[in-house]
Amino acid sequence: MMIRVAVVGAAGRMGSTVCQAVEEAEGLELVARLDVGDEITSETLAGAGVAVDFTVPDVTEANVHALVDAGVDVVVGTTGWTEESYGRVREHLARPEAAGRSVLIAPNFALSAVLSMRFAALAAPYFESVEVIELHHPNKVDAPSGTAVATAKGIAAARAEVGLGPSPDATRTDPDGARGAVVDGVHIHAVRLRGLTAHEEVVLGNPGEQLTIRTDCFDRASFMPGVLLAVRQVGNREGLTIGLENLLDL
Ligand SMILES: NC(=O)C1=CN([C@@H]2O[C@H](COP(=O)(O)OP(=O)(O)OC[C@H]3O[C@@H](n4cnc5c(N)ncnc54)[C@H](OP(=O)(O)O)[C@@H]3O)[C@@H](O)[C@H]2O)C=CC1
Ligand SMILES: O=C(O)C1=N[C@H](C(=O)O)C[C@H](O)C1
Repeated sequence: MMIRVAVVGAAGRMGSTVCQAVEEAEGLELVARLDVGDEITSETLAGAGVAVDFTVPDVTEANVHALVDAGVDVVVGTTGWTEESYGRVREHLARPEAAGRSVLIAPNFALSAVLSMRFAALAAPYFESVEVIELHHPNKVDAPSGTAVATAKGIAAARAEVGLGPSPDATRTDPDGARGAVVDGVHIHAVRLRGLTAHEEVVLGNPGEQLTIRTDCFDRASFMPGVLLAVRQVGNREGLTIGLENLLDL
């Protein structure tokens, strides 16, 4: 059966790539391209069954609520989500008028990044020290990246499970924040550099050894198989799903 797809943020770097991928995909039909200034209603969604949101962190949550109200399932790649905003979406999906609707939010749709997050969580209990370095194109509006935040949370949860405390760090003075952001006790460093697309390194250290886990997305084509998989499967799930790994049985 044909899945009719709307893309929100369709003029953006990711949105335009998703439009092209949907147009070229078997069994999918692109029926609406919405961007800034377009209202989200069942009319503007033009009969879509699934909407894909790649917009900006400031607006994505409001878009998701409007899309659910308009009666479509939603796939979200936009970053900026928090436990609180996830909670509000869960609450919305539990209302009777949203029965049968589902939302999938993933900080990263690239297989290399999803595996890299998994490998980092697997390795985390075995190393004294760990830090995350994310590297992106300079047009990115948010830091740290959503992927880095998810990576740090996964690492922190894995360390906590085996009773590991914080990574050793004797820093006493850091007036300019040189030690980076700290998410659940894990330091994240953000690089913005012309020429880059989306990259992340997790460095784990023990006395005398280091493990580096690195993912490099050189092209936005890397995200498309994951986005298309989510578009095809979101309707088979219930409520809110966070992370592409849930569709990959990782
Ligand atoms: N999950 C994943 O695998 C990936 C996630 N991302 C994330 O996706 C998001 C988008 O990234 P990217 O495509 O590079 O960003 P862009 O800035 O290129 O695209 C965002 C688009 O959304 C538009 N927009 C802004 N506000 C609204 C609104 N209210 N309604 C509809 N459209 C709106 C923007 O318009 P205007 O420019 O006029 O404001 C722009 O066209 C980011 O959060 C990024 O981190 C990126 C890559 C992969
Ligand atoms: O803005 C980007 O480009 C990307 N954003 C996502 C993030 O913040 O993690 C995913 C990927 O890193 C590319």
